[in-house]
Amino acid sequence: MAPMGIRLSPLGVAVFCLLGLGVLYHLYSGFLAGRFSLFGLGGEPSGGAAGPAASADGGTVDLREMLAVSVLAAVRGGDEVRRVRESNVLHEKSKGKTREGADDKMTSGDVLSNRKMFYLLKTAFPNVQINTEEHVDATDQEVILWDRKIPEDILKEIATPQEVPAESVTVWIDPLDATQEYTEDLRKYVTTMVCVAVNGKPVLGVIHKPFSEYTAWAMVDHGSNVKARASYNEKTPRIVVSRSHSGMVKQVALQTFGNQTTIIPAGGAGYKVLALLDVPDKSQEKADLYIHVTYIKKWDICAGNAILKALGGHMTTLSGEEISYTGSDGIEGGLLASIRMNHQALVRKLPSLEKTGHK
Ligand SMILES: Nc1ncnc2c1ncn2[C@@H]1O[C@H](COP(=O)(O)O)[C@@H](OP(=O)(O)O)[C@H]1O
Ligand SMILES: [Mg+2]
Repeated sequence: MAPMGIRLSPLGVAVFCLLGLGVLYHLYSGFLAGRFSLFGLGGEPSGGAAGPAASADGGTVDLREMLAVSVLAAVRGGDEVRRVRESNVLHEKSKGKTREGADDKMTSGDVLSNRKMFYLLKTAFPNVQINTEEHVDATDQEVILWDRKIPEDILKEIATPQEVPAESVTVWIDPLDATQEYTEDLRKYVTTMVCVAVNGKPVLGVIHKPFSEYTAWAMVDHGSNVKARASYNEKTPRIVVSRSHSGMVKQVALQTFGNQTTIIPAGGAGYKVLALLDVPDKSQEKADLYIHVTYIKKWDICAGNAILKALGGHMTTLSGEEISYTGSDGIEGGLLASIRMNHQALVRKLPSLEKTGHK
């Protein structure tokens, strides 16, 4: 008999205890899962900027190792891109419209490449901020381990580790650049890209072409596996421009450089940067300048910016401003990319975006 004359039924006590245990288990397992996702894989990935900013005690990361993992991620993502394209089952969807009203497309190639690339980088570098074009599904995590091998060509160019604070790093992933062209089966334009920025400055970039298995990489002040061509035509340049997000770019180019100028419409920001370089891939067209006038995102351009910078070239807005690879995803001021040319003189020649109706 319980005090106050209340009688406890043994069954009731058992049910009550079980309920209590259930509540405790639920709370505790949720807590553990939270700890795992925060410290094991660096936070709950969401669309766009996934993962937490590296904490103040995040230590340092070696940029040479980051380059090795970035190359591996671009290649592994590229394998997914190729596999999906060859299966002919793309599951093409629209994520919405661009500001200009074009479909912003996504396919299984984008999603599966993104998953590989994101988790490879996140598992190797849990304390760095990773921004990626596609949504990362936190319920579909994959722990992909890096074997810690740095490829010979990287070791040859970069002899020593390059440590920087983890909290100063922002990684930008484009798991499939030229998605529009991918859906049209225009394979040569497609690339996968990784970029690492330190304090907003692009310091290393990787552009991989999955269908020709060509990879370009470079680290500012340290080396590259790609170089500039011997000469460029500054007077009547061949200008590579967007074929699916062109805006007024042709008019701007012809007005600035004259009617003799050749315009090369092409897909993909990665492809267009490679058009300025000495790339052995036969499917790669060559150009002297890359101009873009509509809005564009940082994962589309950061890797190309880092590579051009490492080779002595420039990528800026049309008014010549450097682009900072932290914070917001987008660039409003258009793009001008050049190498072995007087970049500031080109900027002075170009009309402002206000005059082209893009601002
Ligand atoms: N106005 C715009 N708005 C949004 N994204 C744009 C854009 N212009 C270009 N881009 C993106 O920049 C990349 C290169 O564009 P383009 O091939 O037209 O030069 C493509 O990336 P994705 O294929 O990764 O989406 C494209 O979607
Ligand atoms: Mg892109």
